[in-house]
Amino acid sequence: MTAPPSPEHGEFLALLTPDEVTALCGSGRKRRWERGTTVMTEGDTSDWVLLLTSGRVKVSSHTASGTEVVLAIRGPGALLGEMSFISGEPRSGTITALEPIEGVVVRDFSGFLQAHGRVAVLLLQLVVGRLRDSDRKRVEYGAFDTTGRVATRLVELAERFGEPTNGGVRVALPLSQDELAGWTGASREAVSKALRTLRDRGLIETGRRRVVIYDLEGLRKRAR
Ligand SMILES: Nc1ncnc2c1ncn2[C@@H]1O[C@@H]2COP(=O)(O)O[C@H]2[C@H]1O
Repeated sequence: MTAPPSPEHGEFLALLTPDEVTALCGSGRKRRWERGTTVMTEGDTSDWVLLLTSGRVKVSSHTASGTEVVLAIRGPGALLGEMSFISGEPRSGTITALEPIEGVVVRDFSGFLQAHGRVAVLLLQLVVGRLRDSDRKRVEYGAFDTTGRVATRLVELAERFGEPTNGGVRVALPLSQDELAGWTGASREAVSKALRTLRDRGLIETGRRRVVIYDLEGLRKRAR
């Protein structure tokens, strides 16, 4: 059995009662993946779900020409693989460990849901939340310039994974600039220019795989 992890705010696990967490963790098997390994592959026909208990993953999809588009970064407490479980369709994206991760693989999620009907409703909420998120992103793509979109992604990372530091919020960035570009829906060059603009305004400082946000409110304003 797995010790209950501390979920990221807003993630699936945070919505469960302690009894539900115990039952869910008890119904699966704990597994570890090393950094860079593939956890689920786009197009695969498996339907197990993974409750991520530690570490962060990248969800991405590949275009026909092979370009990677990052769809999301998920952290502790996330439920992954629920889309194929619900629809029976192939995996909608590839999940890659951005750092060493641990999770509980649940093969009989349906059995768990039958015994815990309330969680099925939570699952619906989760999927609706995802729909809202993609609507928001569509509006964002139409209305924001690249700097605004990069600012939005940085605010999201800061709110979910940021740690307070001297006068700012530090985010250990698990993404390369190419991946950040794929997540932003812009070219690497455009993202680099946007980061420079935000740096020149004193809103952020960037380093190797890290960003320090000095003015989160200012960044939020730029993101709007
Ligand atoms: N836009 C997204 N945001 C967050 N998670 C996603 C997104 N798209 C796919 N996923 C997750 O990635 C998983 C890939 O396999 P599934 O399609 O079974 O279930 C998917 C979701 O758990």
